[in-house]
Amino acid sequence: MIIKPKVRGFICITAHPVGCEHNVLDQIKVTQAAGHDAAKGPKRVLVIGASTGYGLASRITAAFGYGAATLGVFFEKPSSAEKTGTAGWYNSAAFDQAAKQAGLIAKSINGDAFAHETRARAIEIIKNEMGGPIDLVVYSLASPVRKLPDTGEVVRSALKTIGQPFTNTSVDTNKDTVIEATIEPATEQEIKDTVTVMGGEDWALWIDALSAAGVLAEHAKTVAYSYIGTEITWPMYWHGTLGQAKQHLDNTAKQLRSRHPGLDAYVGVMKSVVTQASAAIPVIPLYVSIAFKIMKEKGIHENPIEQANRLFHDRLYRADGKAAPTDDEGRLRLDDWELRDDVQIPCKTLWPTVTTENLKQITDYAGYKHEFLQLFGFDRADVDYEAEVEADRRFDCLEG
Ligand SMILES: NC(=O)c1ccc[n+]([C@@H]2O[C@H](COP(=O)([O-])OP(=O)(O)OC[C@H]3O[C@@H](n4cnc5c(N)ncnc54)[C@H](O)[C@@H]3O)[C@@H](O)[C@H]2O)c1
Repeated sequence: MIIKPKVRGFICITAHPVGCEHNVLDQIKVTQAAGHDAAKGPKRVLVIGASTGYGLASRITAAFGYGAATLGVFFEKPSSAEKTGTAGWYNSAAFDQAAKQAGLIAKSINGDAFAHETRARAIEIIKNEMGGPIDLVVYSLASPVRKLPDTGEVVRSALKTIGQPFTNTSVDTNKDTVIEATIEPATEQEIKDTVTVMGGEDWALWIDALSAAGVLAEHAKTVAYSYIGTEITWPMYWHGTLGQAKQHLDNTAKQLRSRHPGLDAYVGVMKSVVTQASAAIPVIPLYVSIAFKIMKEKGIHENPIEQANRLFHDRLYRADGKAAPTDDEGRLRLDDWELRDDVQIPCKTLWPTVTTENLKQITDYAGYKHEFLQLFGFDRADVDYEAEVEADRRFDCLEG
């Protein structure tokens, strides 16, 4: 099959297996070049949301930086001979192949991480196939919907402000034009539902279940990813519905620390990057295009793989053996470079001057578009997109 991108709104409904494989191999190379000390790192790692974005980068860092056995949980559409799979499916297939070639244990579950059954399956795999208890749990889910595990009720999140509508410059990524976007305030129910989907409840269910089953190592660590951002995006993110969910995550980390003595439970505040999840958030694509431009000029640009490598190397598994430095709330701050004044002040200055005409000159919108397509395995110079390719990729993956 010849596979071309088909972009619909903020998603691409096709993915290229060879491009995705190259993306994974690139991330492995970055990790291997980072010079991690395998003896200091995790041995057995569970990554929830392991197939794309920050979760995939964390899995690659654990496996190829530290030689860890990994169990990845994700929710992806498998490929068939007639239809492409999702990018996360192809990424996971490529990861599985590379890990096995490197002699690493790699187990995967394709299923709903919010379901008790998926947790039970993961626990079985840890008991029987991981060679011991888990010493790191990375929680990296991004989902617009959660089926509650006890009742089966389906709850949806809302990407909205709280209190006031918020109008700001944004970019229409389909038309490549700068627009005014207004984001409406959420109802009380929408706020509550967003916290239910993207807050810490499910993270806690995972940790409690792993602990109760005796498959969590005594001095294990866990990190759940968060975003705070800056004044530019606060009205719609940190002060909006998603911010409420992320504050719930902060409280959950505190509860987990007190409920599980010996467990290092962290929220990891990461920088803004191009992922399938962030592409869906209004205003973020324009903010990212501006911030990337400035961070690239300063030589401090990072993608998820560089962020994950820095998280492991400089925070969670420090060479000096010291505890990870945190902010006052106990969070790990990997957004430190993005929040520097010499990044944020130029961002604020540039923001009001962006128009459709100068979008590509004064921001890194071209870089944003490239990275978006690359998420799905497209727009890579080293892949022949005119060539026939086998769309179906199979690997050792338990279907949940
Ligand atoms: N993208 C950013 O700019 C950014 C910045 C800071 C923090 N974060 C946070 O990082 C985390 C991961 O986001 P991302 O941007 O890497 O997203 P992503 O869309 O790339 O990845 C989401 C992952 O969750 C999995 N998933 C979704 N629903 C699932 C379900 N029901 N069961 C099992 N797996 C499921 C997907 O398969 C995928 O592996 C989120 O908490 C997000 O808020 C993202």
